[in-house]
Amino acid sequence: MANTLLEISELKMHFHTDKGVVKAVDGVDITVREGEIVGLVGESGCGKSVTSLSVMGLVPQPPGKIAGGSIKFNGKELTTLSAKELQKLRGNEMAMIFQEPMTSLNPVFTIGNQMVEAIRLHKKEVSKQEARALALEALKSVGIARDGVLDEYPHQLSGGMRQRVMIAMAMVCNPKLLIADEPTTALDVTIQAQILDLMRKLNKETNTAILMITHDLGVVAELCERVIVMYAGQVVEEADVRTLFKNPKHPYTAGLLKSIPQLDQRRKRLYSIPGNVPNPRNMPKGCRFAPRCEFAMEVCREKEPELSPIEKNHISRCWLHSEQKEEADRDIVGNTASSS
Ligand SMILES: Nc1ncnc2c1ncn2[C@@H]1O[C@H](COP(=O)(O)OP(=O)(O)OP(=O)(O)O)[C@@H](O)[C@H]1O
Repeated sequence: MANTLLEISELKMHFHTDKGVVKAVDGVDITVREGEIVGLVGESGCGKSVTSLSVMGLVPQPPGKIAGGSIKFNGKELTTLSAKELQKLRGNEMAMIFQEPMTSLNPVFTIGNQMVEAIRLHKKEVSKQEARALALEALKSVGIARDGVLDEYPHQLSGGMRQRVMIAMAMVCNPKLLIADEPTTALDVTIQAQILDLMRKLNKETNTAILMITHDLGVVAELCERVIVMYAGQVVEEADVRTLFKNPKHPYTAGLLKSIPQLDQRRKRLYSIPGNVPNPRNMPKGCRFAPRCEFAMEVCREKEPELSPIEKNHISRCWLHSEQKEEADRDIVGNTASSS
């Protein structure tokens, strides 16, 4: 098995706002091994982006604050690194691409200008001319071989091409880890498939590990080997992709899978998980999913379940499958008896 590249343990990233503390990431464990493609899924607001931005050191602090835990990358603890040290890591050893490339590309500079600058920021010894050659080579590797593209401005490219440029910029320093935050969400399906193909190809050729953040389980099935499901700032299930699709154990994961449209169910109404993600300033007592869960029991409303093993390489945070349930039930009965 490949070596561990990224190890997030018990990470808590909280935001201190006028209206209270937002526990955006609340005790998250994520491991990514060298060369692995891992999917991070969950509904909007569950903390996927804040988790990945924490790894990159891009959460503004304040209002953000690491309230606990650690992020180890390639053996280095990131939570205690200075802004300068983190900047050195970003681009060199880890890179990130986002949903909308236009937010990362500067509209008033040409693609060539921006790529040359990015390359020279990380490879100080490289001349402008060499950087231009490296940029062209990187663009070719992502399928852009058009003459003169270096002299074009971002608005002259299509959305798919802009995302390819961002991938080329991210890959040019040969990072060990690429974090991709919804990179295909804004693209139409055929372009989406091409970008996923491209990411798979780059992963194979360069052994760059990919943490793919998405709300789209189709993307996970297409690209990832392992998948981590987040809900309300926590990991609720993790397994290899095949197992998770075949045998989801957490009712939230099962709900997400049920929400995928099926061709043979065209006339039926599309399933959606009832209710909404809880307010992160005011999490429910017990299991955070309990208010939306059709299987919720008394223990679920009283005590928070821990992540526990289901089978090899499969864990879930649910009382339905926890070996500690009987003990928790006894505690609740004991507490009720002693308070009455
Ligand atoms: N700067 C901030 N100040 C306060 N709260 C924040 C800040 N940034 C994020 N949050 C909150 O943290 C929670 C998690 O947000 P995050 O963006 O990580 O979710 P997500 O799962 O990536 O959702 P999406 O798919 O919509 O991006 C949300 O409730 C969000 O409102």
